Amino acid sequence: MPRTLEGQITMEKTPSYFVTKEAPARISSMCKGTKLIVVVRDPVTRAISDYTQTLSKKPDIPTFESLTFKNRTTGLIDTSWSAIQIGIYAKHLENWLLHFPIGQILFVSGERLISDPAGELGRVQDFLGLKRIITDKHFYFNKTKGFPCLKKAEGSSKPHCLGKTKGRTHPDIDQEVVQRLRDFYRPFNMKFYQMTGQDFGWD
Ligand SMILES: Nc1ncnc2c1ncn2[C@@H]1O[C@H](COP(=O)(O)OS(=O)(=O)O)[C@@H](OP(=O)(O)O)[C@H]1O
Repeated sequence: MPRTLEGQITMEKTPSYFVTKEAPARISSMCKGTKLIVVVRDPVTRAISDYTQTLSKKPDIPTFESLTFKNRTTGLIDTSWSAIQIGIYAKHLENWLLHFPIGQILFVSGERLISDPAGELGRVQDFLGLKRIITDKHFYFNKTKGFPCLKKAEGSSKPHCLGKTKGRTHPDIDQEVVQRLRDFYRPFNMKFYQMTGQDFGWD
């Protein structure tokens, strides 16, 4: 990490930290005051999004439905499949709480980041002790993209949406499989709501 001067904040983004066993101890030993921000979304949609991303790079992989189960007849879910495993947020969070107090972690709702980006970024700015500089007036809803975009990108006067790899169309998944996954995640989601004190409304 680069040196941080007075009045500066150093930020780093690596999605896999949240699910990496060694990460909390390593980050804590580097700087135990580090503030942590985790963006979470409905684990079922997250799993489908994850699969969609892999499919775009490897079009020959098996279907989502077949990868979901260890045994489709018994309905046993393959929790070793990373797309499924990553969404068990309560388990990953337990590992972080061994090294960080819960107040040092901000949980951002992936759903609200889309429906109310300024509101969610307001929470981020408060958490970081920053003035609320980014507000509603920085965003507009781009109908073609189907997502909020920035009215002006940094250092430019032009609007800016996230790239083609963000906001891909997901394949249709068998609704029975989706329901089975909803049932699977429910207890873990409830535990996660309890641990964070936030109801993300995924059920
Ligand atoms: N404003 C805006 N524009 C486009 N996309 C948005 C936006 N806000 C949130 N999202 C959601 O971000 C999802 C992609 O982010 P990831 O976390 O998968 O990115 S990363 O590759 O892990 O960095 C991406 O998931 P998919 O829809 O599955 O592609 C989006 O739903």
